[in-house]
Amino acid sequence: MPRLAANLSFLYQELPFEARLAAAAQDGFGGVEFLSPYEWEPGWLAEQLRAHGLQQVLFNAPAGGGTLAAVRSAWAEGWRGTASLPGAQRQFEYGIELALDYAQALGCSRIHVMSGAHPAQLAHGGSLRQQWLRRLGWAAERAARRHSPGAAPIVLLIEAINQQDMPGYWLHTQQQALAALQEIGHPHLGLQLDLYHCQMTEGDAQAQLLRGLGSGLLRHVQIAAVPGRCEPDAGAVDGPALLRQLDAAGYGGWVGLEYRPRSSTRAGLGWAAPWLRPGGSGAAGPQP
Ligand SMILES: O=C(O)C(=O)[C@H](O)CO
Ligand SMILES: [Mg+2]
Repeated sequence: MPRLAANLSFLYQELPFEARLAAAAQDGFGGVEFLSPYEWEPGWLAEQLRAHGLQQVLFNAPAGGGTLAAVRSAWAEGWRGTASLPGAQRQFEYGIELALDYAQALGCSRIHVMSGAHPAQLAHGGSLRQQWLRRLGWAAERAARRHSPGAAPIVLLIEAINQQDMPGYWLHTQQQALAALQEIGHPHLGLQLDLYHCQMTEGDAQAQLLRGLGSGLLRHVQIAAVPGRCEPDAGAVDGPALLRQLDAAGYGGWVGLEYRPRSSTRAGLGWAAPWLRPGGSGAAGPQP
């Protein structure tokens, strides 16, 4: 049965950050994900997660930067990952090591490594692809070296993002993602399938989900409606049907709710009720 994670960069925006964790636990989520943990001390975050019985299931490697201060301002400055950006080797390496530090401190085994956005004229360069693959391979090796006995292996994930929402974003199709993962062939790399982006770019999210499951590379799923990126209870992305499909395929991993609620987060959770813990109060315990 898939487990639902609240994406706190999208859900509970009506609350301050600390209160989002409490609300997610109360609403029956066992896990949370969010874009950037780097605004907070890892020890403080770990304590918050523990206090609310929540698992950190995913966060992003820095969108840009090269120092902690630069990492913290990178998203607002327009950075969208560095993995394929020319001239960003230092920022990429710094970001991966920082993300691995946070993953270890938070007991989190999935990190989304964004590929970067390019001006249109660069978007199909073969040398960019080679650079992207090399950096992903290097990062996977760094993740492998951080393995500690008893902890789940840290896996770095790549996700195709639609270019309407993120113009020039390098990785935008499932084909690109799967081909890269197969070519590198590293156990510390995997696929993050965001059904919203997938439907926006390629259509037929259900077929792409089957393809992702069949690849053996699927490590995380995210979901939102098309159109609107709100609750997937109407429109082309049928949330309950897709969760049932994951269940039927034996997927026991996490599905991040990465959408902007139409009104309050809690009022929009009805569609997800069968997959949330009745009565809430957080996860029973840590799971990989
Ligand atoms: O936009 C998304 O879908 C993501 O998952 C990124 O991590 C953040 O933009
Ligand atoms: Mg996503």
